[in-house]
Amino acid sequence: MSTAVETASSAVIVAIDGPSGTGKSSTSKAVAAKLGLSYLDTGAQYRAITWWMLNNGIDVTSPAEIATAAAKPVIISGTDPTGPTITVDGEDASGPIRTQEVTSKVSAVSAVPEVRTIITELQRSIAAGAEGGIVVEGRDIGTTVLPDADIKIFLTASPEARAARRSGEVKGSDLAATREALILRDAADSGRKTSPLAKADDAVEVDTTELTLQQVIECVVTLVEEKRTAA
Ligand SMILES: Nc1ncnc2c1ncn2[C@@H]1O[C@H](COP(=O)(O)OP(=O)(O)O)[C@@H](O)[C@H]1O
Ligand SMILES: Nc1ccn([C@H]2C[C@H](O)[C@@H](COP(=O)(O)OP(=O)(O)O)O2)c(=O)n1
Repeated sequence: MSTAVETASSAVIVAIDGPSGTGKSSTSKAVAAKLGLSYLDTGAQYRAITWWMLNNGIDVTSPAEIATAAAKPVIISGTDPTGPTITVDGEDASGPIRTQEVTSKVSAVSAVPEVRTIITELQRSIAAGAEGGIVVEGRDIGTTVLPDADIKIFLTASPEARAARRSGEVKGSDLAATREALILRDAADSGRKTSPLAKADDAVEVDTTELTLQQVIECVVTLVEEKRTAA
């Protein structure tokens, strides 16, 4: 599997990785919109394939069943940062991929190597087709999907801050339970054999615990602009 992604020479590729609740999606969308770049949420693709498996009677505790079915769903991601979309077999999946059921199963499905191979190829082809450049966010973008990205950012934040942000999104959610679920998902994503959640050696780490979202966006925009000027 080739890892080289060829884009137009002026096209910048930005990889943003990190655990849940560090601000990847919010930051990536805002940075892409500000700089006129495309945007890809790779977590949404893993959620979409998980949703399809659950809807199609696949036993998601069986890596063999998941592997056999992995190539069946057709996942299409729209990359406009002001209105990203995702469909599975032509059906809008943007709502259902955010349910608690999908969230609790996505780490198991995304750990299966056959799933990663298919989704990684899809991500590389989207990045290669983004003529004006792209911000791609996920867990293994800087390490595996786009190791030649022009800029790699790894966002972190304390589990407390991440849990508070996540439970702030859902009315009446339990902070302690959110924190526990988040820590379990981090462990599964970091501990899997195939392209685990990890910081690339050449990524810039930004701890967002004490930063506002606006400060994180400005920090990343500055890093991208510095890189573009230097190129
Ligand atoms: N630096 C920050 N300070 C406060 N809230 C933030 C910050 N970054 C993101 N958020 C909020 O935290 C929640 C999770 O952010 P999100 O971008 O979805 O994270 P991720 O994609 O890493 O899971 C969102 O509601 C977002 O608005
Ligand atoms: N590049 C990626 C992106 C996400 N995943 C997996 C692991 C994550 O727990 C799930 C869901 O990712 P998503 O970014 O939607 O999760 P959060 O927004 O942080 O809750 O997908 C992955 O394995 N590789």
